Amino acid sequence: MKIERVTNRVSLRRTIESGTEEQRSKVLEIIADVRARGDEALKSYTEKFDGVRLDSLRVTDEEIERAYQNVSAEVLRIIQEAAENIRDYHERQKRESWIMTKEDGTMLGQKITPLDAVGLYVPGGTAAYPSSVLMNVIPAQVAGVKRIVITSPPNKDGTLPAGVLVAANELGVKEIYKVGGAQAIAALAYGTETIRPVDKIFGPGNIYVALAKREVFGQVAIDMIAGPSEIVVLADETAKANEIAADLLSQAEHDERASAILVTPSMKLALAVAREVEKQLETLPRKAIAAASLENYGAIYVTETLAEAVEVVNELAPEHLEVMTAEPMQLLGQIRHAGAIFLGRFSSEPVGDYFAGPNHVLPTNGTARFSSGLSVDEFVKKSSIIFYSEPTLKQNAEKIAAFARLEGLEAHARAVEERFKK
Ligand SMILES: NC(=O)c1ccc[n+]([C@@H]2O[C@H](COP(=O)([O-])OP(=O)(O)OC[C@H]3O[C@@H](n4cnc5c(N)ncnc54)[C@H](O)[C@@H]3O)[C@@H](O)[C@H]2O)c1
Ligand SMILES: N[C@H](CO)Cc1c[nH]c[nH+]1
Ligand SMILES: [Zn+2]
Repeated sequence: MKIERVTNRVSLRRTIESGTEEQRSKVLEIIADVRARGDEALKSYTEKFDGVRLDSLRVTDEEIERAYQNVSAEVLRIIQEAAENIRDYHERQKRESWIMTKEDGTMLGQKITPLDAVGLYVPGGTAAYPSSVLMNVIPAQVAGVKRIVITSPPNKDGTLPAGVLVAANELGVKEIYKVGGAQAIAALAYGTETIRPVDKIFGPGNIYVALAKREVFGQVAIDMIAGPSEIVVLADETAKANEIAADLLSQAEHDERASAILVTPSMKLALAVAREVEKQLETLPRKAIAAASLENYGAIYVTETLAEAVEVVNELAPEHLEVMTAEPMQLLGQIRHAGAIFLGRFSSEPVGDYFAGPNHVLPTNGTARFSSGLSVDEFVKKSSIIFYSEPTLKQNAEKIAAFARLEGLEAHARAVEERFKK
């Protein structure tokens, strides 16, 4: 890994992929075709891109039963325990509707209503994560969403990954379709004969999925356009090089575009981590991906002081931050921008990816400066509640009418005055 001395601020911000002209027009064409031909278009794109002709798009009970045969009892228990932790954590985020009454009888409040229907896109390939099924479905259920739909591209034999089906079934999600890419997003947004439309689409995917999500935004809501994984480790000389190296590699193995960075005031630690990374990389099954990620987006930044290292971290605003210093808790107050903060050497990043409870769908590309990880809030909407009594409206009618006339909106003013005409 490259070691750089930094005295000034560093920026990890990357531009969000906008795709080529050809990819954009292809996505528009696919969306239009799905709107025109419905299921038939879904089946023909699945044949073209995923290499399988399906008679039926919906996953059957038999397919789910078969999936259980490919997941050991031990792994099943682990999925169940992780799900419990995730549910516990998200239950605390749940907001209740509220109403307050003023002395004059005015009632004001907020009514929290879950979305009626949401769609979760689960990407195909090696990036089909059962953990992401838990991280998206559980907050939706805690929010009270009634209809949760999953779509994912099928393998060449027409199946979906066993782990994904088992995770979904454990949570009681039964509406699962074998459709991927832009066609899946179009189906979720506009509906087909088989797939009824949803109100909001969640989940990551490749450039076709990302472009399609951007295109259907407005017809439905979307969560975010998630970028590749990122980890920043903030460490002092007390940290262990082998543990830091292992944690950096845990995110580098996700994607060639993933980013893993160490920020430290200790040159000794920097050199030791660089050596450890090379050593541990050798035996990783996904060595090629991790090596490319480290080559293009990995770095070790050495600062003069720990305080300066904290400033660099805030500038990077990473998706995941690990604090491996003598007193990690004491730095918490100074960390302003990070999607998730892992404190101390026993809070390795994968603890959060799979098990602890907080959501692993987090802001990337420096967007932790202004946004947060996925939460129950993303699955509800809030309606304001207003009740005025006759005396209260009478007392304020003139003020409201005057404000309306300031904006040149006479009908607004008269609407209020109409009630008190003699
Ligand atoms: N940020 C996260 O948390 C996270 C998690 C998991 C995966 N991911 C990302 O998801 C992506 C997974 O990509 P993937 O491709 O393996 O699966 P995918 O499910 O995103 O895309 C597969 C679909 O892409 C469509 N497609 C492929 N080639 C096409 C073409 N030439 N024209 C039109 N459509 C085409 C097909 O319909 C296919 O079904 C990766 O980019 C990965 O980084 C991100
Ligand atoms: N680290 C990923 C989000 O950046 C989430 C994940 C899923 N499985 C393993 N990791
Ligand atoms: Zn991960």
